[in-house]
Amino acid sequence: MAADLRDPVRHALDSVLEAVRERTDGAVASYIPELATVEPEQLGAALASTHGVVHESGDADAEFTIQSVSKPFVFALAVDALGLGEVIKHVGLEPSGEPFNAISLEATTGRPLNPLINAGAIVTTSLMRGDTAAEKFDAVRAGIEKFAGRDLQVDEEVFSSEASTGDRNRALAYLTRSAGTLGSTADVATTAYFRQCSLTVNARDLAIMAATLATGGVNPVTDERVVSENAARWTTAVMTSCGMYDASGDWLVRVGLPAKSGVGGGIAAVQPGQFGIGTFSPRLDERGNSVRGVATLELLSERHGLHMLQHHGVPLSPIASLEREGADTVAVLRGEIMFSGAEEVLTRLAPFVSDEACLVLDFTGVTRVGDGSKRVFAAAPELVGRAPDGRARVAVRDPEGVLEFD
Ligand SMILES: NC(=O)CC[C@H](N)C(=O)O
Repeated sequence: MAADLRDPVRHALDSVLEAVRERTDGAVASYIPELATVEPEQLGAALASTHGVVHESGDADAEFTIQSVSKPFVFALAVDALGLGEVIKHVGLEPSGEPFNAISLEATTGRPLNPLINAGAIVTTSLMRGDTAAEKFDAVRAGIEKFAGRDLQVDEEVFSSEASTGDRNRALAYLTRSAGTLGSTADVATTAYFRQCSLTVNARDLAIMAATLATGGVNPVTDERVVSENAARWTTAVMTSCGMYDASGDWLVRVGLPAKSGVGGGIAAVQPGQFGIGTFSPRLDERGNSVRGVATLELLSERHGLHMLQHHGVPLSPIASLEREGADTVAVLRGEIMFSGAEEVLTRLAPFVSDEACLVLDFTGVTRVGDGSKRVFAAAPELVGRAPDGRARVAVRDPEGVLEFD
């Protein structure tokens, strides 16, 4: 068989899984009795790129219940449908520093502190479209299926097990209901929430779901837009501050990938603009995060420099060359120009602006200009005005329209 260039990525995943396989500490969740019956040795990981290729390793196809990994995706659906302003009337955006099932309600407003602890997730689910639990769950399921790019089933055993032992979650629902932040009755919200947590997925699904956030809301495998770019960014931000519960601060320093864990053993992690990773291994640490999943992401991040705040060095200058065209100076620009690139172009070229000649900004070789930078460039010719003889001091050459807004 011909060598496959995709193998090095799979090899990186294989090698990390081999390294973390020796971790046999932790225990499968048992507070939901049905979860205690899973095979604890399972271990899988998948990485989905923002161009839609999925690399898998180990038990990447093994199914498990999504549990709390569903929470950020339902938050994304809620803010996409209702807007951030409406959703935050019901649930806050502050890390709680407390366990997932804590009674963390803001003293003054009664809002749960954030949408990724149970109280906040139950409220978020209650805001979904529909009146009944079935309608709300249908909206949740349809949305999560778009994130995963395939149909998903409910594990009915886990659902019944969770529903019959879910009194703490019911208590959270009643508390938020009495505080006026729940969007439905307690029963509707918890029934929809228990079904949401019982949806079955695999590590591959979680990778694609996370990659959908990484691309700004478009599923890179199906090419379908699932949520708006704003909704994807807000969600990734909440995952950064609250995704790993009371381990979120430690996680941000060590791993540096916005992520969400679930007591089914799954973790979904996002590297904005680059990829999503899904991991699965059922044994959990005392905070309810998969032991080997955490170890996998830690090692991957460390070996391959995946921390979102990793310093990649100062980017290549966007000014490729300066050329003369008669009396005029043409600045040949290149690559992707984000805010700091725009700042560099305008600052370094400022001395070339004069009454005698025109400074031409040539965007022909530029592949992309960030929206924020477009505004900076668009203002330039007008800000510098015209020379006394009426000639433009600065002109823009943009045959591909990279400065246009979508
Ligand atoms: N951390 C989790 O995955 C918790 C989800 C679980 N369904 C619960 O509500 O208890």
